Amino acid sequence: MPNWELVRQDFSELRQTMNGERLAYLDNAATSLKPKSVIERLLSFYQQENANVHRGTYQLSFKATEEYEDARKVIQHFINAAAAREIIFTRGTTEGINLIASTYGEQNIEPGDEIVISLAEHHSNLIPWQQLALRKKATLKYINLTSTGEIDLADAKQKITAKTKIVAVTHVGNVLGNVSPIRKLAELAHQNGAIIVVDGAQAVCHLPVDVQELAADFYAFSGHKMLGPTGIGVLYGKQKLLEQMPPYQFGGEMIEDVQLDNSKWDQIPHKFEAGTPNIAGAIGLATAVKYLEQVGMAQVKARDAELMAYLLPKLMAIPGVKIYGSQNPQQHVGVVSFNLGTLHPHDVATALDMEGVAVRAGHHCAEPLVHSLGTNSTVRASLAFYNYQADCDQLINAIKETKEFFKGELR
Ligand SMILES: Cc1ncc(COP(=O)(O)O)c(CNc2co[nH]c2=O)c1O
Repeated sequence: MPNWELVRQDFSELRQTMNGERLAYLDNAATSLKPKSVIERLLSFYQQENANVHRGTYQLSFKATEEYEDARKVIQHFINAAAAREIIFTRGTTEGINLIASTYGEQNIEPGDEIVISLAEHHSNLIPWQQLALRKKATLKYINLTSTGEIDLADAKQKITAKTKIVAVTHVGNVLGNVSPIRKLAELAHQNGAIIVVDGAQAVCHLPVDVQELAADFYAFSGHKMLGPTGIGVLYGKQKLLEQMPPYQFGGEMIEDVQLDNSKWDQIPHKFEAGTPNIAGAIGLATAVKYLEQVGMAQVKARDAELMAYLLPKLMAIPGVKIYGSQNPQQHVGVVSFNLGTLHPHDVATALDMEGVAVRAGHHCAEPLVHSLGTNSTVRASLAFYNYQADCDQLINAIKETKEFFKGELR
């Protein structure tokens, strides 16, 4: 088991104070912190290795190209993709899902077809499908959730039919933290001739991900949520699907031959990587993956569970705290959303910030889900393996102080 105190020392951002208090960073679902190794790798690339990739005819460019393509292989092995060419570098989860909707979706959705998503989706895995359905006069259907926030498989079996062309679901929810039964949903999709798109944004930094085991046709995630830099993400796609899809964007890098009246496209993955890619971002992301592999994803998963098992009962024990979703810590991977009586979540988050505790307040870009919980917004604390029990205690104490501060208003 890693020495978690030593692990924390890799994250310099944790060593600062905020409003005179030690920083307890509990907004990891929004973006993760970056270990020293990632920051140093970005610096060394720009100091020593920076050159454009694929077209240069000099050593620096060959080296940059080798590093960029090696990063692709690192990601391939991290999620157990069958081939490196199935790894497309994007800006993040949002772009990856939009890429599928704009290519595979435009190519395959016809009037009357059905697209099935869940009520737990982040807007990035909801609006692309909603707008595609509107453009194509197709039908968008939502799989209901159980009372504890899990995907209702019985409802999924009703909603996924022979009319279904695309199923798109989150692997881990960013509001309630439930893990979706991806393999079972993939089987339902495939039995009905549909594909499954998985939003992995909140999973890749908490769980071991095996896209072949999940039977995912596409799997999208963001580097910045898994210790990597912003502006880099990954779209995994099955080779046979990627090869049949038209390009997402047009320009340099993605062509084989350009004539005056038409052009031929490069092979995958470069067909989907128009223009100069985020070279440093990809290399930084690969460094983040190597860090996670050094800690161990099984150890990360266990640490997340240990911290949530410590935090949730203490949260539930505070009179006036309403927990959304399950009351079982094992159902909360990384995140717990709550409210404090009738206080506005923004007021609560501001008060917590005064105590050095960084959490998120709002609808978390999941408005249909949050509204289905009977509220417009929540406070959300989200953990990572580099947090520790003292962060949880600081949150609990800050909530109690917030209750005391607002006691005249608290009902
Ligand atoms: C489940 C899920 N899908 C997609 C996205 C979009 O990722 P991006 O393209 O990197 O922005 C997020 C970001 N979630 C959040 C961003 O800030 N707070 C959040 O909960 C997410 O949580």
